[in-house]
Amino acid sequence: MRRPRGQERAITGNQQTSWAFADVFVAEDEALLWARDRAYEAGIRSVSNGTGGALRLLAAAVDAKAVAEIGTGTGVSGIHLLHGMRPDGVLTTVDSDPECQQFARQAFRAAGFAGNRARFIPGPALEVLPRLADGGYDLVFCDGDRLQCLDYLAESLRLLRPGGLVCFEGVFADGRTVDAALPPAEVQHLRDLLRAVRESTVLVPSLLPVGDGLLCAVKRG
Ligand SMILES: C[S@@+](CC[C@H](N)C(=O)[O-])C[C@H]1O[C@@H](n2cnc3c(N)ncnc32)[C@H](O)[C@@H]1O
Repeated sequence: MRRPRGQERAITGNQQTSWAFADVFVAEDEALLWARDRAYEAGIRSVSNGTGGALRLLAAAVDAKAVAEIGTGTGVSGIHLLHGMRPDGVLTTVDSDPECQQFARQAFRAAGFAGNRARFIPGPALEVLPRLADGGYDLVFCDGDRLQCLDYLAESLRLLRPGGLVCFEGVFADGRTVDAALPPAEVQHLRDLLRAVRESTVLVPSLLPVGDGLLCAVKRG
């Protein structure tokens, strides 16, 4: 039988078990579990363990000193990012809901991060991001409004230094990005985002199958 190649490769039951194992490979501490509980109560979807682990790894890989996050939530992704960043690194995190950010502030403190490691900016992302410095960030993590993902991409390209990394959470949209014949607007926007990132001449992309899909791309130097 011909060996399967590339896109033809079958996904087996064993692989699903392995992926479930991978998703909990990086253990989460009490502060993360507390932030997850607050997110659950507020009806907010936080990143999975596996996505959190990938964010830590990526922040460490780019030796991140400055990270911008769109969508603080109750702080789950922020704690993972802070764990991967340099010890003197600062996370700038934006959310339109200041109450969520209060939970995130408590969670960061419970996780052992000093107050000066995070800058909380309340407000709509597309009003806040233009105020952040050009080329001032090593990593931009986008987990806000999916309808705005193409605007986040444009802002991220401006905010990132050469060699910096942009990541988008939730690009699988629970399987709808690949499956839905007549997709809702948010899925159509995610498809446009995937195409724009894949076809960009200034980005080196990869789509990581962790959590609900983590689209990552390095801005060429
Ligand atoms: C999926 S949650 C973020 C979860 C968080 N990253 C985590 O893993 O803990 C999305 C967040 O984006 C915020 N949000 C939605 N639309 C926004 C916008 N236009 N500007 C800023 N924040 C927005 C919501 O208030 C919500 O807290």
